[in-house]
Amino acid sequence: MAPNKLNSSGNTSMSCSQAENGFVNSFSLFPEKAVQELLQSPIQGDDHLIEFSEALRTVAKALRQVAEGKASAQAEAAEWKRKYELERERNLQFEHTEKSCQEHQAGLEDVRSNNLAKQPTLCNEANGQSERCCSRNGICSHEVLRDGTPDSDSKMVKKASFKLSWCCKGEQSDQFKHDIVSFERGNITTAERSSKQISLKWESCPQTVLILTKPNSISVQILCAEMIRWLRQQKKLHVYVEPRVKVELLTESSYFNFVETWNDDMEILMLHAKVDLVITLGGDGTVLWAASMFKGPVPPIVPFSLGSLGFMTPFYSEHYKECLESILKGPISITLRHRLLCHVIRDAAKNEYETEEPMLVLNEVTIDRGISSFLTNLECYCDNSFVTCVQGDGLILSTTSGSTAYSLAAGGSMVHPQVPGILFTPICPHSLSFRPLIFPEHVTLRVQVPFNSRSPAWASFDGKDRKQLAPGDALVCSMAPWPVPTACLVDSTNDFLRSIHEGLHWNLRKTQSFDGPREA
Ligand SMILES: NC(=O)c1ccc[n+]([C@@H]2O[C@H](COP(=O)([O-])OP(=O)(O)OC[C@H]3O[C@@H](n4cnc5c(N)ncnc54)[C@H](O)[C@@H]3O)[C@@H](O)[C@H]2O)c1
Ligand SMILES: Nc1ncnc2c1ncn2[C@@H]1O[C@H](COP(=O)(O)OP(=O)(O)OP(=O)(O)O)[C@@H](O)[C@H]1O
Repeated sequence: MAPNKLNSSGNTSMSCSQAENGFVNSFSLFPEKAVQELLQSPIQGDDHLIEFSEALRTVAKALRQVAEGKASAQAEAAEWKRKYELERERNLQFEHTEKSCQEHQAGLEDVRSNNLAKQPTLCNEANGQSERCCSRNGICSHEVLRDGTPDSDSKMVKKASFKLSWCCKGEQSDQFKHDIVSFERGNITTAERSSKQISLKWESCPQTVLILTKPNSISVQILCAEMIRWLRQQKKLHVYVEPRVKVELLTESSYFNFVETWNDDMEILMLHAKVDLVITLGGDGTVLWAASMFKGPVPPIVPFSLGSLGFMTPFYSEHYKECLESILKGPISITLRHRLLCHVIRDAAKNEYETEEPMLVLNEVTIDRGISSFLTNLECYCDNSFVTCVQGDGLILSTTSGSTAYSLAAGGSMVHPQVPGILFTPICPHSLSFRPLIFPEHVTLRVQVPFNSRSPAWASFDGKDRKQLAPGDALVCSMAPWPVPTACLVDSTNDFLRSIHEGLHWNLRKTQSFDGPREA
């Protein structure tokens, strides 16, 4: 397994740590700083010296490559560790579920003949058959045993399944027909486009909704209570809210007893398996909050606008009944918003298992100077190729959804959210020639605080969770495998253009009058 392989190399390199060691602390016997000093010392025109300096250059390059290899290996190891922990957690959950199923089964043996219909086994309702399915082999996405609540009476609620299709000129093509490039008799043609409007069609009815709300807003609280009543009474849906919201609802009325919530972070990790749809009531910040709750797959999000700007919140709260009617019926046009997976790699870590939990961002990760008055000095690499050294206030690595947020304010281009790419936008670079870049989706970017940096840097994730990056630390960032599906009011393009017109007044200018000089 990769982590074991990496473990030995990681430990070896880390054991000979030296702070003053140019780029990386792995090879203290031949510090790069010394190599650099030698390179900088004047050469007297002697052939041997020139040859020697060439050799040193080669060694310096090799050292840099080793350092780069180590950072990406650490990122990979951290990812394996995360996957392992998720898997373990799932297995534990299933063991627990299976045990309760068996206990339940045993208890029900006696009454089986009297009341088979009420028997709470996990069943495959799609086939119209009752069938045990709590296997150890992995998560069964359509069947989830709900915890007993006063209202649910230990019934199972199937997670609604759906199908995604990529629409093309009024047609809908199956998601697996994805021939982007075809080759025929030595000719290369692009048969399909990679990003088309995506349509989500429910295969079974959604039954469970999670409502997330912006805190401290009376109008949001009122709408939330009204929406829950409607969802329950008219649509017979199960509703989850955050613990804070459940307390607010119960203060209002004991009617809301049926509303479900969770007790700890472990339960949040399993939410994606129970929830068919997430509704957000707030601004863009609430959509970011919703995305941050799902560390893996994310259910479709329906964002209602109750903020001031709302680039990602196309639905009007006044029309929530009509909107939700149509969403619950489907099909829904959705924007699959890519996220970035960010690993902080500490130079001081004893081994790769000490690497911190990865962070997922929907907008961007920012590496800035924090409260320091010094310029940040950030070495940037793309798939191990040197990109540049950022000297300025910092750097933003943004998704295309985030292109209209901080990156825009720092001079980055606005990019349609369905374009897969990573924006590389400097913040106030102290250079006349530093233009923002956009990288393709498949690259891994690494931002390293050099050992000779005058100050630490600070990373923040969608504007939250600031982490200090000391000299030698690095941030490794790549496209995450779990996008955020957000429902569109019309479609991805219409919603995007409307948000930049209405939100930013993009290119708003009085039209020049017809009345005036003409070209001869
Ligand atoms: N100078 C800046 O423009 C600046 C500075 C700091 C943070 N931000 C942005 O704020 C975001 C956090 O948002 P928040 O609501 O939690 O904080 P917040 O309450 O401080 O609001 C930040 C503003 O950014 C807007 N915004 C957020 N995501 C957007 C997007 N994808 N497209 C267009 N506008 C967007 C919000 O609507 C809000 O008006 C960060 O991810 C960052 O992009 C921007
Ligand atoms: N459920 C939540 N729990 C905790 N914090 C939240 C939650 N939803 C949103 N927030 C935080 O509240 C802040 C404001 O949220 P949001 O952007 O949605 O509202 P807003 O500021 O009124 O909208 P706008 O930015 O459009 O004016 C954000 O920082 C966001 O992270």
